[in-house]
Amino acid sequence: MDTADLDTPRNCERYLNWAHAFLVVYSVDSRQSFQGSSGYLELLAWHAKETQRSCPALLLGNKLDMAQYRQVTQAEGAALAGRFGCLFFEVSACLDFEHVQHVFHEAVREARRELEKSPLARPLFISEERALPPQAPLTPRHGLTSCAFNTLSTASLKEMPAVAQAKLVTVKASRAQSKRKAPTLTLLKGFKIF
Ligand SMILES: Nc1nc2c(ncn2[C@@H]2O[C@H](COP(=O)(O)OP(=O)(O)OP(=O)(O)O)[C@@H](O)[C@H]2O)c(=O)[nH]1
Repeated sequence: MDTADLDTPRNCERYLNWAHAFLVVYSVDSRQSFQGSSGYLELLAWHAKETQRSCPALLLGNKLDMAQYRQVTQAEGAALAGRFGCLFFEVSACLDFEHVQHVFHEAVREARRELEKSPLARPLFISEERALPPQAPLTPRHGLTSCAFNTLSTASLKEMPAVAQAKLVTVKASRAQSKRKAPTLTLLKGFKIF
């Protein structure tokens, strides 16, 4: 999240409930920003405990190109990250795009790992039509599952596959429609349905 905040978290509720991962960034040349980042990590830990929903956080020391003006050592950054169990990187947003890109990929991987731990939170895709077996009602955690069930009740729902396995599938909206040879809807398997 880009909170556009000063060094303390304020009005973060919507980000906390919406995001799947957090990048907490300080500047290696600013101790004040480092202290602020610790406040954000504490807030994330508190929120995870309150909601029983843990989201990965990554701690980033930015402005590595300003290392000659360093106020925060790499060891301090690593120690803070270790306290909160998050990954830690030092980067330079202005000089090293590839490293920043790597960090974002790590954030996505972490978020996916976290989602895989809680199957009900996984995005769903729709496969061929099939009667749904009787099952206990799902408790949607972010509205996604309820949306899919309400709008396409006869379709069979599966967990989203890994991106590498993504392929095209055909979706028919209902049995009646398929008998009438109504136009079918083609979706990219793995597409997240909101
Ligand atoms: N030297 C250097 N400067 C950077 C780097 N990344 C950002 N800056 C500078 O730091 C300042 C703040 O950058 P922002 O991206 O606006 O940081 P922010 O924390 O999102 O700031 P707000 O938008 O006010 O919340 C800008 O002047 C950037 O040019 C970096 O890697 N190296």
